[in-house]
Amino acid sequence: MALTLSGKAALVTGAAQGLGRGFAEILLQHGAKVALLDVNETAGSELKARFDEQYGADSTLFLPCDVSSEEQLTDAFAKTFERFGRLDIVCNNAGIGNENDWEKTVAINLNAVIRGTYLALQYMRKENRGHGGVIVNVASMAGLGPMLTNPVYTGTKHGVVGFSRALADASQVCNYGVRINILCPGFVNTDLLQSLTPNVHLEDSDKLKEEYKNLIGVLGMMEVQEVAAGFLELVRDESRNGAVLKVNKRSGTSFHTFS
Ligand SMILES: NC(=O)C1=CN([C@@H]2O[C@H](COP(=O)(O)OP(=O)(O)OC[C@H]3O[C@@H](n4cnc5c(N)ncnc54)[C@H](O)[C@@H]3O)[C@@H](O)[C@H]2O)C=CC1
Ligand SMILES: CCCCCC(=O)/C=C/C=C\C=C\C=C\[C@@H](O)[C@@H](O)CCCC(=O)O
Repeated sequence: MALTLSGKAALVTGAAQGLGRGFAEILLQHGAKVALLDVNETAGSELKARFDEQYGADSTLFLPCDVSSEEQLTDAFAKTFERFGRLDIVCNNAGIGNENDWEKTVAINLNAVIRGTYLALQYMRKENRGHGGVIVNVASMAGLGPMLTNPVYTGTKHGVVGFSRALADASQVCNYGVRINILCPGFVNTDLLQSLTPNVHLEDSDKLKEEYKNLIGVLGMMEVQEVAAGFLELVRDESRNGAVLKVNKRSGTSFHTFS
């Protein structure tokens, strides 16, 4: 059974560029309205103007938002619900890879995903007069195995996988009518990969840099659109709850199974 996106309301964090922009665009292409949340006000406003031309001004709402701020994220969800009158799809996507300011990385990559998931449940749960819905939390292949160059990032993504799978089971048992799925991409050609800085907590040996290059060589590099297709599958396939979808250049798209 495939979810019809026409008339549905979505919220995407980190939507101003990269994967979040790709997820927002594919939702718009399938008829959904999308709230674009991002800390980068310039990029977010520019993208909103571009989407206005392509999809009409009523199709998107740009909300400047630092997802690590409880007040800002809570307010952005409320403004989204007020504008669209419903909330059916949420993508907790915003993420960074700073191993030096690792507490900021945990705040954005894990804490904000937890808060964004609970906020989504609040608006979607059927016993809260919600319509049900689907939440896609963006982890990484580094959420399924270690990425030795980025141990904190790896930890946050493992946290996203574990938290989301547990909540998917709880939602099923409690009949919330909300599906929670996890997207685990490999390397994607976005600004995130350009932002990497040496890890001051590790003797950043040439060996680590070599390992990183080897991993990219093994897994390959994707473009945003290849991952956005996998995202849409997790949104639309109403049989999927607690699903972990891996997408990488080398082995394509597959659902991860846990022993
Ligand atoms: N690029 C890659 O190779 C992969 C990326 N991912 C994950 O995909 C997600 C998106 O990453 P990319 O698109 O590659 O990164 P990106 O850096 O291109 O885009 C991230 C977006 O999030 C926004 N953002 C950052 N911190 C924020 C905050 N505190 N509040 C609100 N917005 C914030 C940025 O302004 C930017 O627009 C992240 O969770 C990342 O960990 C997962 C696997 C691979
Ligand atoms: C900030 C740096 C990260 C940039 C974005 C990102 O998340 C890239 C991730 C790319 C690849 C990670 C691969 C991890 C591989 C191993 O840990 C492997 O054991 C995972 C195996 C998963 C499986 O069982 O298929």
